[in-house]
Amino acid sequence: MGSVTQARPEPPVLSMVEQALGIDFGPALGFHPENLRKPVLRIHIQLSRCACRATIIIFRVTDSATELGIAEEWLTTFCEATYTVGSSTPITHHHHHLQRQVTALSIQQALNCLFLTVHYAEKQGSSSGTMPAFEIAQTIRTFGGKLLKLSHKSAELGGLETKLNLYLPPQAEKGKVPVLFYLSGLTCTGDNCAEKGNFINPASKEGLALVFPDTSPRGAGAPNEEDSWDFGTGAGFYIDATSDAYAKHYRMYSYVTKELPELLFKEFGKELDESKVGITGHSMGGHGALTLFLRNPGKYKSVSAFSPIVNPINCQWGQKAFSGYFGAENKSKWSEHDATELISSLGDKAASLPEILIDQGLADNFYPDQLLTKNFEKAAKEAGVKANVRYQDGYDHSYFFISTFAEEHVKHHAKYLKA
Ligand SMILES: N[C@@H](CCC(=O)N[C@@H](CS)C(=O)NCC(=O)O)C(=O)O
Repeated sequence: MGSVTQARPEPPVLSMVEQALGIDFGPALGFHPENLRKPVLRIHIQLSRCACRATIIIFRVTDSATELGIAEEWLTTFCEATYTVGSSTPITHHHHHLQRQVTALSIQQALNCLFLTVHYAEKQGSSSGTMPAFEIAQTIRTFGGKLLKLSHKSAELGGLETKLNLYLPPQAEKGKVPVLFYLSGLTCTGDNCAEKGNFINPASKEGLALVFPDTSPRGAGAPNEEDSWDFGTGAGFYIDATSDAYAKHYRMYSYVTKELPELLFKEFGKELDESKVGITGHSMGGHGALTLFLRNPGKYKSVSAFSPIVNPINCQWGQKAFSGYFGAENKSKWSEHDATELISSLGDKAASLPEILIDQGLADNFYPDQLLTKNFEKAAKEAGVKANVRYQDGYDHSYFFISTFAEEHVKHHAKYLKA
């Protein structure tokens, strides 16, 4: 891009930056040839999330070819995510689908670093003058796609900040892909399954995006929320609390079914297909997946669960949670969030549901008293719902179990979501 002056050495990475950004750095912008004498540069790019400024930092180091490789990888990710490769100035910056136009470039030298600051503003006529819905703390290249570590303030969770992970498979670079929500269990965050659930590899092959939300609001300051691991923080149970002390923040049901998908489909409208959504989860998250699916016929095109709490009104975990969030006496509300109760009251809708896939380890300590899998299996059979409940010999409640069968679950969802 642009003219290259003879006086300036031309390290390959620098030309890549120029090409990607559509800038000719040239001496005019303050790059002095003596600053760039080393043929290998390590490039480190940071985008600050404030509305009007992105900073690109170029480090000059005496480095090896390996480092150059890292730089190139980094740069590729960055360009794909944010810039139109090969465009000429003014640079159009695609960041979270907000189109912005570069208004100024400035450069400073400090020690052996060159700081290139790109100032940009909302493009005129841009669809959104508002801030992006999500902060992106990290974009991690994995299995050919990207894992985005997102956070945002949630209205449903009483204005608290909440974090989540979003995996975009490579196919999302070319068009919309189906989306699978994974709800995690007690004590978890959106990280557990993203890191060790073994969902990303098969989702990358099948072309499914994955959403890993948190399991509860954090920092609500509600009574007893930090006292035990099966209630409060990390134990939101995917309900909207009605008890006074929890009603403001403990609204994971509305957060997962409404607020979060609305924000995601708006912000990632080019990548995510709103009409093809599936849901799965583990333990408390398996309860979440089944109840959200059964309470919203047609919303989720596919469903599965790992060791789900299928009948919370009849186990200690569920009774403790529902007493706190709904009140001990509010039993009709309890039943509205119990998969076994819900499946029994489906009526005509039962026959048209997709098959429900459930895996349950037989060496799972929680299976006999808390999970009550057989209750759901029996109710599903009586209701005429197709449920494939598989009992896995020797498997426990952990992510070793989940990761073993993750690929089969992803394929189960892909069958419906890509039909
Ligand atoms: N902390 C509990 C166990 C809680 C537990 O097993 N949580 C499951 C979900 S119900 C989990 O996925 N834990 C996080 C992990 O294994 O990464 C205990 O000490 O017994």
